[in-house]
Amino acid sequence: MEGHLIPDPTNENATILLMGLRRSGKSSICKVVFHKLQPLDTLYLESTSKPTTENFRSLINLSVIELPGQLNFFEPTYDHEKLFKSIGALVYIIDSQDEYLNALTNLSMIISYIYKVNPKINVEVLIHKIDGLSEDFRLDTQRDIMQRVGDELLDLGLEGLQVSFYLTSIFDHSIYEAFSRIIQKLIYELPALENLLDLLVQYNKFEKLFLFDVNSKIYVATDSSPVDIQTYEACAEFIDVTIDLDGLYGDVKDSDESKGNPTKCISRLQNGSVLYLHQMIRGLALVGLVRLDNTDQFSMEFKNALSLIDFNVNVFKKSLEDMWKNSRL
Ligand SMILES: Nc1nc2c(ncn2[C@@H]2O[C@H](COP(=O)(O)OP(=O)(O)OP(=O)(O)O)[C@@H](O)[C@H]2O)c(=O)[nH]1
Repeated sequence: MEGHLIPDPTNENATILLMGLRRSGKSSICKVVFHKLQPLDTLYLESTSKPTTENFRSLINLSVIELPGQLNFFEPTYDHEKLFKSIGALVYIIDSQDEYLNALTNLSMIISYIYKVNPKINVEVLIHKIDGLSEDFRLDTQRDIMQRVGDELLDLGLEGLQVSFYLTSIFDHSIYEAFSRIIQKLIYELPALENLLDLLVQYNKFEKLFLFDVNSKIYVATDSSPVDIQTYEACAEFIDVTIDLDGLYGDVKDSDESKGNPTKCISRLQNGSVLYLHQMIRGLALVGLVRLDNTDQFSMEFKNALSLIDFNVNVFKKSLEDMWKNSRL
């Protein structure tokens, strides 16, 4: 079970450790996000009894390690120190529909230990299963958990440690949004990517742009404007439509992109905006919403605007290829 401390430009692997009490939802999250399991089918998942590691290839290579809730990882036979030293992010899952005080005690015990061996780690807390809570109760629960964790860190003298909180459920897009933000923190090149995306937005009338991992629908980068969940949903669903239309899935998976033409797809929405998709490197696709007002899609004006976008997106793709080639030598 080896990984690397992240971000580190010389390493290609990022390791995420999923922890939480039994039945908090660790396996379900993994299966839904990375294996496309339907959320309702997680009802039949068996309890995990051994640590599991899964590897995914995306913009960065990602290892996701799940430690079962029942495991006492502080017992002497388990080499937890080596494990904790090697990870980039600890994702701790709290079942918000259950009594969570035990989970918070468990979390602070883990944090106090992990901080000693890996002080640079990102601690990410998922306040999970929020689909069962009312809107008001979600915010109250979040406030309460943040307050208690903050107090605990203060008591431990760890107030400098970065802990982020996310409200999540496998029944909506919140889990993808959370994982997108968690994984982005592990990408060393993120600021450069965001700058390039901002330039594309600026020069091509894009309203929003995402660099998506096609398999998981996690976005590994986006431009600096705020993410609106409806735009995210429209773009994520457009990937599925494109896959259905022309077998993008196979192409993207196999491609080391130099072979053949990349997949491209556009779709005009009723409000005049256009959804735009262009296949990138390493199983990624650039997907965005672009406003091309008052132009008939068969007009010369529309075609010219699209050609310009294609040209600029190809420049972006080339920059991405160069960036990855150079940084992974
Ligand atoms: N309502 C709701 N239920 C969820 C959600 N995520 C997971 N569950 C349910 O929670 C239960 C436990 O999920 P698991 O993924 O098996 O939990 P685990 O943390 O892997 O459990 P162990 O393997 O025992 O450590 C399952 O019945 C899931 O269907 C969610 O977002 N909302």
